Amino acid sequence: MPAKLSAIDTAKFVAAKRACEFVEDGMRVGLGTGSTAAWLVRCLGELVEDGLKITGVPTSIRTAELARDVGISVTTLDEAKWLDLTIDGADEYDPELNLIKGGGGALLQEKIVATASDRMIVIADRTKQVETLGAFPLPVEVIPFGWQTTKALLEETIAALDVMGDKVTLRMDGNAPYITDEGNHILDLHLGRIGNARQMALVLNQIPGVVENGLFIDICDIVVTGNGNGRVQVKDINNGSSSEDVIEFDEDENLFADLGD
Ligand SMILES: O=C[C@H](O)[C@H](O)[C@H](O)COP(=O)(O)O
Repeated sequence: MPAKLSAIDTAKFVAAKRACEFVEDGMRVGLGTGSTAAWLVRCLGELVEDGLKITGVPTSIRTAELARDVGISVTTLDEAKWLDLTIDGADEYDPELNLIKGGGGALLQEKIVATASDRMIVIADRTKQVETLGAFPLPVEVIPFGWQTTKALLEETIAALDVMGDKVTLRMDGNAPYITDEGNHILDLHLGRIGNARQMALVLNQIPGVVENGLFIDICDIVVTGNGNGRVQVKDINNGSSSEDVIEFDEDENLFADLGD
């Protein structure tokens, strides 16, 4: 008998379940990465089992494996070419729905996939909502060659920008540097507060060795925020609308609880 969901998992689950309402038969859907996106993939898997026909474009090896496990037909972005919708988690979102992503190391594929979609929907629990981005360390994907030089250049660059902190750390996986699905490293920028996220996103990508940064500016259209009590808020930045629902779910849906991420 699976354990009852924690409040945080309930929040992620109801956000994912609400976001599934945007998915229609025949859509090509970008599938995000991370613990919240994993709920989405499981929920979509249930709908596929009930007859929904979609093609998923995963943003990581992990998501591709989970999507296949739950019966979603997956393809590559190059095959799909353009997507109707991408649904993904985030590490932070601000009132303009600008994001920090990449806490799980998948920012590069996530940004490419989201940018190749008509709409991007972020699913999140309330802890991801911030007034100003930057408390969550900003991930920057860099190529392994000369990464220490890239780190020094990043330190120099951020010192000249409107931020609170300036520490840059190499993300580790045990005793070795973390390796992304694209074979790169991640440098995490501990900025505290990013005064001008738009400027930062542009400037970081000018540094040789930087492949991409985790700031998603003007990419996200809708945020679905879940709460531990089953309530969800849907905010659409394009039409300024905001609505609230309660997601009813059967305790039996806790069948997902032991899947983890
Ligand atoms: O690289 C990972 C992604 O950007 C995730 O979507 C992000 O880190 C949020 O992950 P989670 O839903 O596990 O908090």
